[in-house]
Amino acid sequence: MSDTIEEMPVLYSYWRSSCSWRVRIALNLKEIPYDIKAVSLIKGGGEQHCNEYREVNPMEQVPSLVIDGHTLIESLSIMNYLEETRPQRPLMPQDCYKRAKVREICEIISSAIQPLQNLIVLIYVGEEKKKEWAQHWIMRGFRAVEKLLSSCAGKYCVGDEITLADCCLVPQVFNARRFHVDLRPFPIILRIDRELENLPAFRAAHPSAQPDCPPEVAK
Ligand SMILES: O=C(O)/C=C\C(=O)CC(=O)CC(=O)O
Repeated sequence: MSDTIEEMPVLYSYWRSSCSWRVRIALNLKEIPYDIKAVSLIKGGGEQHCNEYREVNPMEQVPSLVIDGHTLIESLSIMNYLEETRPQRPLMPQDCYKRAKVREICEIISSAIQPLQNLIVLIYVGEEKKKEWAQHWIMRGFRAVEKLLSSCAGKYCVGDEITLADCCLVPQVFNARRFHVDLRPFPIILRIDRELENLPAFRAAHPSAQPDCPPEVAK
């Protein structure tokens, strides 16, 4: 019997956080079992700001992943760690140009779109302006993503294999709908979202399937 006890990875996650969701998809695709520790971004002004969680994640955000005896933060960095340490079910193409395309899409979503709809940003922008603000930045980013997809998409974002770009796309489409963005100008994004949404790894990662999803939303 082995004397090393493999600890189950722990994902600090919030059901509706698109960044937590990306990592949940990647973990599911790679069939890595994990426990979830829910961090409510709203309860009591946000559990992510408490002293205990700040020790886990100095950015006071989700997700964080405890794995292999390490604590990792920042969703793309976490997904890259998973890709490098768990080669099963690769989420990056072999081809360097295709890898660049995957990174472009991930980066547009993770740095030019999503951070602008983070709760802290929306609170700063204010209740009155937040919907228009979110729509503006999502549409700006989606115009670029749609253009890239017109030359690199196959069945999925880059070719016919699921990549990290797909892990980023699906939660961002959900957020776009949440902010009532008109998605008709983005037919390729919509088609790929439809391809992906019913795959088991994506379904299991969906906010409505999370342990901390409010029952009235989970249905
Ligand atoms: O309203 C809430 O329930 C609080 C926070 C979130 O959903 C998270 C975000 O809106 C940002 C994001 O992950 O894209």
